[in-house]
Amino acid sequence: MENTLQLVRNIIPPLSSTKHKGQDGRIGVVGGCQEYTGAPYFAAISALKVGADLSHVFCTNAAAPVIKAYSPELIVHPVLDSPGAAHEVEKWLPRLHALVVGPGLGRDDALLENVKGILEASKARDIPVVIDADGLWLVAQQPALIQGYRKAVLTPNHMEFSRLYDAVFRGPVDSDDRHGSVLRLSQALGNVTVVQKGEHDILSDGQQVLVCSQEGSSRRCGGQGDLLSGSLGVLVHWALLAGPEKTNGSSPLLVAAFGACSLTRQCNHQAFQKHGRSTTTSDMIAEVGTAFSKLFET
Ligand SMILES: NC(=O)C1=CN([C@@H]2O[C@H](COP(=O)(O)OP(=O)(O)OC[C@H]3O[C@@H](n4cnc5c(N)ncnc54)[C@H](OP(=O)(O)O)[C@@H]3O)[C@@H](O)[C@H]2O)[C@@H](O)CC1
Ligand SMILES: Nc1ncnc2c1ncn2[C@@H]1O[C@H](COP(=O)(O)OP(=O)(O)OP(=O)(O)O)[C@@H](O)[C@H]1O
Ligand SMILES: [Mg+2]
Repeated sequence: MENTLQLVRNIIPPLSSTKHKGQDGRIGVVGGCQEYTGAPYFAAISALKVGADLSHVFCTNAAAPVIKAYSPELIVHPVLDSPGAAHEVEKWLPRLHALVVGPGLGRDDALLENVKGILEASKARDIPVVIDADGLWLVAQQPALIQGYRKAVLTPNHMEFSRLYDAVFRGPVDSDDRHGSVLRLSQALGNVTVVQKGEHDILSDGQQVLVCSQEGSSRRCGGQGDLLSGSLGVLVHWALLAGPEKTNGSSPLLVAAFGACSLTRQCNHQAFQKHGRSTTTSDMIAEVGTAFSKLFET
């Protein structure tokens, strides 16, 4: 654990008075619909709190005023349910360093079709993508969408992992072999990075398997996975900038994922110390700054 945390420390860009706004990360979150506005907010604000300079949300028309009202710090585009959605997002892609696809997206077929176009445009531009929540629902329907795209990281929870595994292998997960299952899924998808969240997080790029057991808590409020995927959007960008020299030969994306898992669990731990059973994801987001310093700046 400690060795991998050191690799995470190596990819963090120094704060410097010579940098301009945007250099430490411009992240886009694709998600947010009528039902779910919290999830894209949690992901986008977490990206900012970890250290990105700008955080965009691409959501449906109905979700946009709600998300804007949560925070003046987010840039919100009400485009996801418009006929030219993929084109609208594509216009922004040259200015974005990473996309987080799925938090609060929902499962409406027309929206998912638009997101398919966004994923294809992102791959064509070589933009790293973190795929979570309903983005994983889409990938389970069409694994070819990310097959072999090495700048993709998938962050399934227990259910999402089973669904993906079943879609790829046409059979259930062997629950006695979590390491092997994560490794095999990554390999079968052409070495995309897979992060299976749970009591311990299991991470693989199809070559290495890492386990993150950073102490969290027993509190399982909704939204913790959104904090993880938003944080990972920034860390993925930083890791790719730093390159494998800084990660001692390990995959930069795997190191980034380990960083996001450790950070999320540490936020959960700290928030639980203060709030106990009433801990919510907003309490965890309030801990991002101190958790980050404790893990990565000591
Ligand atoms: N505030 C907001 O706006 C938030 C919005 N969110 C958004 O909601 C959307 C749907 O996401 P999701 O995670 O609810 O969908 P999915 O994974 O299909 O789970 C459905 C069912 O699976 C089960 N289950 C889950 N974990 C399990 C486990 N470890 N072990 C065993 N079973 C487990 C459990 O079933 P049950 O216990 O009811 O049988 C659960 O009810 C998505 O857009 C997401 O971003 C969230 O981000 C939260 C904050
Ligand atoms: N049993 C557990 N013990 C400790 N930590 C856990 C446990 N289950 C999940 N976590 C941690 O909680 C975080 C979110 O994982 P979870 O499985 O709840 O994601 P999720 O279902 O996608 O969340 P969300 O509600 O945001 O959709 C991860 O950092 C994971 O390490
Ligand atoms: Mg989730």
